[in-house]
Amino acid sequence: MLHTRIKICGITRPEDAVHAAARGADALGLVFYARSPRAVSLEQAAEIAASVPPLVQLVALFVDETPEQVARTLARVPVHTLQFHGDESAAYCEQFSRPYLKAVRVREGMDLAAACAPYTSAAGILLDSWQAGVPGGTGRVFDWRQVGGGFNRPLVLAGGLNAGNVGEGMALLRPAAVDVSGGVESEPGRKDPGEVARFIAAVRAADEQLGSEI
Ligand SMILES: O=C(O)c1ccccc1NCC(=O)[C@H](O)[C@H](O)COP(=O)(O)O
Repeated sequence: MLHTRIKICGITRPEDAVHAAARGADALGLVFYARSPRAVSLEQAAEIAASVPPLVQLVALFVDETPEQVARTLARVPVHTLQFHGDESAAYCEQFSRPYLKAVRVREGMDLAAACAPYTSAAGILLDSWQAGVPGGTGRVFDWRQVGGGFNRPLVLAGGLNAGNVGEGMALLRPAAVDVSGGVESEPGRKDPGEVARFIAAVRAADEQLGSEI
């Protein structure tokens, strides 16, 4: 059967991390971008990390951060994967010697292949929605049809996902992973246990359905 990986992003509280992991999330995202309502301090991140069971990946998100600050974060928080949401070059992303996801925000009419081409070293490309001045966590769905059939990179689908639409996105794009933040929240940064459970159940149901179609 398929096993689409699930990342619950924008975790700000240990209890939300523990619940998401218990429900089967494969990865948890911590936002180190001060302008986000989901931003966490190093102290908060270390406390959340200490609450996470083994083998659940921690993902640290940055937006055009200084390498020094990224290094300070990695020295304090046991992060497995990095996620870059700004204009970071491939060389910038590679310097930390960790698996990384490069976020590409999909805009109408863009050359998606060209936008993704430099990041051949990325563990995956996270396709997200574009909104002026908002590097991520928009709560908006982009036009999935813009991702042509020739998209041949490990895909993390993000942007406005929720329990009601994630199955459709999986059927259309067959991503390696799905990523959600706003769609499982009661308010920015506060995950709703019921929504998290419903989202994970919807992904697993889609895995079952799509797996049977192979
Ligand atoms: O979540 C944020 O507030 C955020 C802020 C700045 C950069 C990235 C951010 N989130 C990155 C993610 O991976 C989100 O899960 C992704 O953008 C999807 O968010 P949503 O549309 O709310 O599900």
